[in-house]
Amino acid sequence: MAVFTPVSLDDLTEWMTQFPLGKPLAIKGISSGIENSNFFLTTETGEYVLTLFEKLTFEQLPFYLNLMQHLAQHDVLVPAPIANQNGVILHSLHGKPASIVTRLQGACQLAPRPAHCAAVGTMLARMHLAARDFPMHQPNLRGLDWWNATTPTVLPYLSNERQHLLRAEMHFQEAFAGSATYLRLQQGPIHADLFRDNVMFEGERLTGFFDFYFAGCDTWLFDVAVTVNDWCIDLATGVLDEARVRALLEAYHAVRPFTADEQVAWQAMLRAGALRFWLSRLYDYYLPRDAHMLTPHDPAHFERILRQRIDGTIPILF
Ligand SMILES: Nc1ncnc2c1ncn2[C@@H]1O[C@H](COP(=O)(O)OP(=O)(O)O)[C@@H](O)[C@H]1O
Ligand SMILES: N[C@@H](CCOP(=O)(O)O)C(=O)O
Repeated sequence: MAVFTPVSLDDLTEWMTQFPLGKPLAIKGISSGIENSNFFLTTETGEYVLTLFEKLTFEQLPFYLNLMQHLAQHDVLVPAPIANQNGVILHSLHGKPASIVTRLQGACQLAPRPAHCAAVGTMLARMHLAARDFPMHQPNLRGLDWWNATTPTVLPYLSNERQHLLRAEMHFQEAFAGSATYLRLQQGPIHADLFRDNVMFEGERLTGFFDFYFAGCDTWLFDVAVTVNDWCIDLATGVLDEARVRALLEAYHAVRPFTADEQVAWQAMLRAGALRFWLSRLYDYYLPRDAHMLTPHDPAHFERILRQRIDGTIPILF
């Protein structure tokens, strides 16, 4: 996996003249992607990433690319889409939607320490604040409506005990989403999938967030919960690691203070963040759509996390 649509330097010679990037010098396919065809691209002016989108359409992409551009222009560390001479950031190559973005330096940190979590908390809060005046709107397409649509499709594959857990949690989350506390939570564009494999570091210095293709408008606290559920846990058990949780939350709070409503909603939101990925992993496991699902992520990991967030100790938000 996975360059689905090959691109050569020859393909780029004419196409690249629309960009202020100089001549293309080298192109190298990135093997680790699973959705799109990604390439490291070296030109006379620097290092970039070229993406040919294999599933997302010309209609769907402007929200994500414009959000990245908006964030980059507000000094949030994300790949900046490169505009051509007409100011356009979404292009076409080999009949597929395509973009060039700046290359983030470094590598993902899959075994984060508190310092990494603090850097993520700071940048996440800066991202939420910077996106407040982003003018486009798209709901979180993996939010409550999607959970409601997906639950009946996966239920037949589950044991009675898991069916009970899923039904009960959906019931709980429906009530939570209708509560006065929930409706007062601050909302805006969120990343919604800020896992360890979507952030780059050089040492302890965060160099950027990427993979914005689950982004949408939802509560800021949901973004924090999704992030904590991946960055601040013991991977074997799903139990929250106090030092990393504190580092991430305190760093976030120092930039964008949490509210009393968010404190009340915190445990329910950690449950929501776990449910969202339990459901998507169940769906991908039992109803695989394509080749990459031959090695689907393990749904049991998020089932464990969900049970932990229901029954385990939850560190206070601030
Ligand atoms: N802007 C970027 N800067 C540096 N590396 C990137 C950038 N975008 C993607 N990558 C690299 O490409 C890999 C695949 O990207 P990803 O967005 O996960 O692909 P896909 O959407 O196909 O799953 C990432 O793991 C990362 O190593
Ligand atoms: N983070 C999700 C999977 C989302 O896929 P991505 O590779 O695009 O980040 C999970 O772990 O279930």
